[in-house]
Amino acid sequence: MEVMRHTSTFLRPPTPAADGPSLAYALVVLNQRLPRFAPVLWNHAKLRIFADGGANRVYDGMPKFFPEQDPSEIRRRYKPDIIRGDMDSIRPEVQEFYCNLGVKIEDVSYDQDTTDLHKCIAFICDSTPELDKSKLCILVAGALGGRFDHEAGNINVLYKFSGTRIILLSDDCLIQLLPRTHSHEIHIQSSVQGPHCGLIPIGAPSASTTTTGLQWDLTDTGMSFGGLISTSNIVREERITVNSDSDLLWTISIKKDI
Ligand SMILES: Nc1ncnc2c1ncn2[C@@H]1O[C@H](COP(=O)(O)OP(=O)(O)OP(=O)(O)O)[C@@H](O)[C@H]1O
Ligand SMILES: Cc1ncc(C[n+]2csc(CCO)c2C)c(N)n1
Repeated sequence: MEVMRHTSTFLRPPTPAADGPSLAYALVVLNQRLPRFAPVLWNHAKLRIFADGGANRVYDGMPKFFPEQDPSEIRRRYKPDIIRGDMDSIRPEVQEFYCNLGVKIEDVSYDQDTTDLHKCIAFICDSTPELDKSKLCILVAGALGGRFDHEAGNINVLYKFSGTRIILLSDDCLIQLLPRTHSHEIHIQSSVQGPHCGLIPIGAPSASTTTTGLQWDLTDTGMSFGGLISTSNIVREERITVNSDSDLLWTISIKKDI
């Protein structure tokens, strides 16, 4: 089975050597408090999208990371490529500010069956040539730690777009899908993440999962809700491997001091 490799170099300031030619990042900002490392994510991204009320969060929150600088200068610096959603949460003055900067604002409120995050991911996938899809990685800021229906909707997007690398982020942790179609090698950036981690069979039970590099490794172990799921596990090695017959969510804590 083909190996899929994962690293979280996007949590550290970009250096030409670290990102290399391997992945092209896009950033989606949701309507939740900006993670403290949002400027670092921004600098990694080649495409930046605000999901509806996510625009308010950047407008209000980015200047607070740079208290010595002029807020409107910061707002102009952190200008998105597009704002997309059903536009019922973006404040009128925020919409006007970005509109005056020439930002495209796309009202897709005719669709009340998919979330704003779904609409943003669909936009990124549609605008990425097929050839570049395997190199695309979408970072989603503010996806966790709020309303549970929104969190579940955000996780569902990982499953709906399971062929695309998508990483949900909060201040405290990240979540990504490990598709059963691959075996997985996760490289831990121990200066910015860990040691707490989990492997969660949220979409369907797993009859057999095998890992290496964890304190409580699984060896051809079954996992299901109502039975065993791996929470409060600890990364023990720099390289973790995961093989499973089922799609799993991988989650790892993010260090408080980054
Ligand atoms: N409390 C939250 N927790 C997690 N994700 C959130 C939360 N609030 C918003 N989001 C994410 O940000 C996106 C944009 O948020 P926004 O508030 O603009 O959506 P919305 O469609 O107006 O939500 P609703 O009408 O259900 O309150 C949502 O699609 C969701 O992915
Ligand atoms: C069964 C079902 N439940 C909820 C909604 C509502 N809904 C889901 S996504 C969305 C857009 C939010 O920006 C809205 C309103 C629906 N359509 N179908």
